[in-house]
Formats: sequence, structure tokens, C-alpha cells
Amino acid sequence: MQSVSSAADGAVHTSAGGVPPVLSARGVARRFGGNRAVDGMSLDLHAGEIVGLIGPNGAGKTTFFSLIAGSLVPDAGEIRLKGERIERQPAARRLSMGLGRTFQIPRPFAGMSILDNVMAAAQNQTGESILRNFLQPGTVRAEERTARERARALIDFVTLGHLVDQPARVLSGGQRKLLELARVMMAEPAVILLDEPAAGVNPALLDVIIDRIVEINRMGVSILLIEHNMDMIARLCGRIVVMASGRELAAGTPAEIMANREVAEAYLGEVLPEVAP
Ligand SMILES: Nc1ncnc2c1ncn2[C@@H]1O[C@H](COP(=O)(O)OP(=O)(O)OP(=O)(O)O)[C@@H](O)[C@H]1O
Repeated sequence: MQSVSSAADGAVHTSAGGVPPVLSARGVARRFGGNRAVDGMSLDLHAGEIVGLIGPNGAGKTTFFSLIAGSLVPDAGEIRLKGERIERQPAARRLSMGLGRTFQIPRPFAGMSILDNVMAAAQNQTGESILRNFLQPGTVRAEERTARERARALIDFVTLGHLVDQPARVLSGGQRKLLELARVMMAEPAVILLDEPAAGVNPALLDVIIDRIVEINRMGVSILLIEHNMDMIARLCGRIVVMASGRELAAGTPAEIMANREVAEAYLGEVLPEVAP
């Protein structure tokens, strides 16, 4: 699908079919001192897509995620979610607009139960306002009940139902990744940025994680996925964007990317990611 952009005049970028991407970045840049970590990166994510974002270590992938999610402010460029400019919006606002993110190293509240960890990710809870809690206790209780039911359903969905009342510290690395999926889904996102969901996960749980990501995507959530596991990327993504030195080096189907010499050269000096036969 060919994209058309006109960042200069501030117009919404549209695909060839006339439908604007659910998420788009144009010329996004961020430097740390003299290091141009992200250096004019552009990317479109269309509704229903799972796009893989790959690249050698230090290419700028996680920094790009932080710029999209709002934990870092870009020096230049624009980012749109559902057509709306977001690059100056606070992270919490982006989350409430439907932009969720998971982290490479999940840090759940170790002493809190799995249920409470997922509940803590709930958005727009009336109970967070002490005044409303006092004035409308019935509404607050009903909302909390709904959130609790949703949290339980999501914990079942990520196959952690048997651990719902256990503290998060009992979870393995892979189970923590599953908990992250439940937490991010609590906010009912339209787009999720997934940062290395396979890192540190044993092979048995990897299939579960891939399967859950497929299901989340089937629910209508568009996904941008950073991953070094090329087998996972090839199984999940119709399209891959390769980042190197802070910008796009190549884009295409998994087969096109694996056959691309420039991409292979960008990875030289590192172990080339392998795709399972
Ligand atoms: N907070 C920061 N302060 C200074 N430099 C940073 C910061 N965050 C990232 N960098 C630098 O920016 C560059 C891009 O890093 P980034 O983590 O975004 O790359 P990456 O593609 O996600 O790498 P990896 O695959 O290893 O996670 C690197 O040179 C890194 O050292």
C-alpha cells in the first residue's frame, strides 16, 4: 500500500485507499548531546496491521517508541494518532487517546497481586477522584466492579488466570510479558507499541505470547513491534521497517527484507537474525 504524505502543510497523510494511517510519524528526530539517536524517522501504521520494527543495537528503535508514546519529546517532526497531532501531548493523554506501550523489561509491582497490577493500569477510573468518591460512591463502586471484571477477563485471556491472586514476584520472565499484555489491554488501546515481547522468554511461552498477540490484533488493535527474534517477526508481521542510524533503511515483506543486502550489511558486526526454515 503506497502512502502519500505532506507533512509540510500539516495535512493528514492518507494511504492509497484514502484511509489515514492510525499512527504516523514524519521526520521525527531526537538527539542526546551529539548523538542523533533518531534522525528523521518516518513510519505509517495502518488500522489492523502488525508492523515489525527491526534494526541493529543502538539503531534508535526504543528511543523512537519513547517519542511516539510521549516519554521523550522530539526535537523535530510530527506524530499523529488517528489523524491528530500528538508529539507535544503528555504520555497520559496519548494513552487515553488509545496509544498503549509495553516495555522491554517489564517492571510490575512485585508485592501486588496480578489482579491489582492489571487494575492499576485502568484508565479514567472515577475512584481516582477523592471528591467523586465522596459524592458518588455508588458510581465509583460500579466502575470498580466493571474494571475488576475486565481485569480478570484479561488475566484469563493471557493464560494467567490460575495466578490471579498471587504477587507479581512469582512470575517468570515470559509470564511478566503476558502480564504486560493484560495491563496494556486494560486501557482499551487502538494501537500498541510492543518492545521486544520475546526477549528472555522460554520457547514454551513464546508460542503463547505470539498466539495472544495474534488474538489482540484480531480484536482490531494495530501493533508496532520491536523484536530481534526474526522468526517471531516473520510469523506476525506482513510488513517490516528496518531502522539504522536513527532512520529508515528499508521496508518490505519479511522475505524482501531478508533478501536485502543493505539490511544484511547494517547487521554486520552483529549476529544476523535468523528466520526459521
Ligand atoms: N537516555 C539516553 N541518554 C543518552 N543516550 C541515549 C539515551 N537513550 C538512548 N541513547 C542512545 O541513543 C541511541 C539509540 O538507542 P536505542 O536504545 O533507541 O536503540 P535501539 O535500536 O532500541 O537498541 P537495542 O536494540 O539495543 O534496544 C544509542 O546510541 C543509545 O546509546
